[in-house]
Amino acid sequence: MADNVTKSGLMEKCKPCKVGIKCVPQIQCPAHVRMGQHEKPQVCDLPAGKFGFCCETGQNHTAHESKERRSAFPAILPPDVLEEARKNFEQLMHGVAHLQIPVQRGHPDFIHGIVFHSTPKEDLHNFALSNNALEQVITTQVFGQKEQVPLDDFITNNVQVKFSKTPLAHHCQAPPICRGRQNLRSLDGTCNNPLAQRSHWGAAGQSMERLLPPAYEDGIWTPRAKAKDGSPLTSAREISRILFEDVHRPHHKCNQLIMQFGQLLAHDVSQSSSVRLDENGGLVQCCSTGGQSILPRDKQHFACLPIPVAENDEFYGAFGVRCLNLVRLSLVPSADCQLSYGKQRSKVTHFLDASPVYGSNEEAARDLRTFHGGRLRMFNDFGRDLLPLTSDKSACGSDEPGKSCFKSGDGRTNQIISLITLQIVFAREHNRICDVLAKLNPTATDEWLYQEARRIVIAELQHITYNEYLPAVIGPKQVKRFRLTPQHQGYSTDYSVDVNPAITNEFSGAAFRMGHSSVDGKFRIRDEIINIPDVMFNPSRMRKREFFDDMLQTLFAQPMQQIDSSITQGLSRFLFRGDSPFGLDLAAINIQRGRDQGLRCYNDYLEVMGAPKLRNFDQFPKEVGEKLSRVYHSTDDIDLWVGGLLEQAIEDGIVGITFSEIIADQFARFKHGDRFYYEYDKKINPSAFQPAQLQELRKASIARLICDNADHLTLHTVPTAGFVRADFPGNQLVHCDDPRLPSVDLNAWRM
Ligand code: HEM
Ligand SMILES: [Ca+2]
Repeated sequence: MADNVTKSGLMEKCKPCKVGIKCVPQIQCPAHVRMGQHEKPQVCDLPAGKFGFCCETGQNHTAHESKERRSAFPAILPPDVLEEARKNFEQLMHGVAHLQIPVQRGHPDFIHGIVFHSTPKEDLHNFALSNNALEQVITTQVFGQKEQVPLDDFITNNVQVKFSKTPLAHHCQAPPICRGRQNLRSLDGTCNNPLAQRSHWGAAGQSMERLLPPAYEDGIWTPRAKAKDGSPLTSAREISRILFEDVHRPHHKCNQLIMQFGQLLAHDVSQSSSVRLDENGGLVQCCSTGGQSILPRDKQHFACLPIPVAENDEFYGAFGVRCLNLVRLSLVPSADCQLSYGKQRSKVTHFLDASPVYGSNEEAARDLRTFHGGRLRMFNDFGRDLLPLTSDKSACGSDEPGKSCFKSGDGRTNQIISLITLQIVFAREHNRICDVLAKLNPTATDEWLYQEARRIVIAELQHITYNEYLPAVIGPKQVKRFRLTPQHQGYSTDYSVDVNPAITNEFSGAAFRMGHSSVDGKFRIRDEIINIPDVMFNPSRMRKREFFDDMLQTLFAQPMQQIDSSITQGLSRFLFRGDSPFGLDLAAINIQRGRDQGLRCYNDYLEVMGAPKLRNFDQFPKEVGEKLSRVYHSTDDIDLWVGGLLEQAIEDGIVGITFSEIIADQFARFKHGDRFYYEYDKKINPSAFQPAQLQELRKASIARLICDNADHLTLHTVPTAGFVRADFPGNQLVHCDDPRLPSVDLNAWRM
């Protein structure tokens, strides 16, 4: 394989950086710094056989070496560290055995819990994995205390002590072996990078990356709890209720389809999972029954990070709720077998590869196939193809008889009915392509048809994302600056074996959660007004004949809510309420999750981008600044998700500059670090499209995709710019067979 790489020119020889420029690990040199001049990043050598980037930042986030200290660390873990860590770990495990507080089915916490749902077999595996990771993290903590390791040394990966030759080494997972598996995009994302030691990059179950080192109290996993001045951080609920009101501010240009497409993308590239109580997937509960109080520390599970609610909370106060449950994310054992801070796990393939359609592992994918004509299984509802129904009782969080929920490649599909709608569109597209390909190639096998249709669907999804979605979200200038614009013709050569495609904590924990502010609390469908909590995990309306078409038209026509300091109460008070009078607060969850994931404060990310830090609340508009000063002591305490949302949208985009940079960096990883990206040629991508096929794929659009897969009962026309409100000046409503809506001509696939 190494030979192949050299021949294809994928590997660049490492050159030393120019004088005065540092060679730093990728984590300390985010893409927006690397790519300032539109150049490919220059790779350089770091000690211990690692590689880094020449980083021209001048910012203080670049690595500082602490050589003397490092050489003083013992090379092998001392037995007393191992012993103490083992004891601490066993104590934690023993402690949790007594913490069984049943979480009622149908309760919002139960539904939140099953958003991270997995099969019993997966639960068993995940539980063991998460415990292994925990034991490594505890060992790192004990080592840090005993050796008095400075906080910065762990977070900047400066402690190069390994678990080798200790029992904990068994937990380190070697990268998968890929012989004979490199020619096709795998279902679990393994074997994408051609280098053997990087074959796990971006695969399902691998850890998230970071733009900046984590902000943990102990540099390892203890969440940030104190403000810069040492006072306790304000409760995430308090910040949510004071800063994020529900104000109707429709976007002048973008529609709800862009919101819904965004959620599907989010599910394609990221799914964290929370720590479980036991190997059967039992849920951890950190509040007393009914959320009346936070459990005392000694009765709490170690992964508890509950959100306190003030007595005078104008909403939860009325129900006597003083505690919102939140369980910390599970971790992955160290990939390089080195002592390190906790690294969060993502269950799905990090790549943008339509994993919500196909699943993120072989078994899930098989379960979705018919094995005839390449097709995916569907449920035929009086002539209309819907997603197959699931027999899994907990898929919708309740045992209500007659409540049937849908199955897809992603466990979160039933979360909201508009998401199911889009998942049906993609599953139908797969089958539509299979049928056309089978007609063109009558002797083709089921396997060939499945793989070919999958490859085309992924290409269409990627093209729509980079061509239509991203320019609308981060503005065309950012798209260009990060080399994300699809070409008009020919192949792209932007692949680099050195770009890690993994999701970053900053993206999944904050920046891409900007979408939560774009959600409208109501769907207006004909004369009906539907409150969104009523269609969460409750897809029964999908069985109404015209609903699918009507929902699509609503998504086209209804404006997106502006991305700002407003969140619909459907998410901030009634999320997953089911039959309860109140639900969860997603804004508070996002803020608390950021602290769980070790995100640094907003100011640190301003600095990475080369912008000055904010020193004063007066630098915000008056009303916002006043509210901020009520919940934060200093501008250095502002949580990333909060600060990012309060920024003004950039020119021709819908998010502020900080989120646009983090999102651009992430999509740069998905493109430059994915060998199977649709625009690459045979030298990079062994299953590259032929030139004529690639040219056809460039015609894909969200409007065409929906036209090709609607029921055409009530939907006959679509706006040509599919993410733009149908009533926006210049957008044209055209009939589905209008030539202004080009189709991908599959004749290019006649073999
Ligand atoms: C339709 C309404 C939506 C609902 C009900 C919803 C709900 C949720 C929930 C419950 C979580 C898990 C929170 C946690 O425990 O940390 C979550 C995570 C997330 N959401 Fe949403 N969401 C919605 C729309 C969106 C949209 C439109 C986007 C993006 C454009 C988005 C992006 C994300 C991301 C990136 C995550 C983190 C995923 C992970 O890594 O686990 N969501 N959402
Ligand atoms: Ca994926």
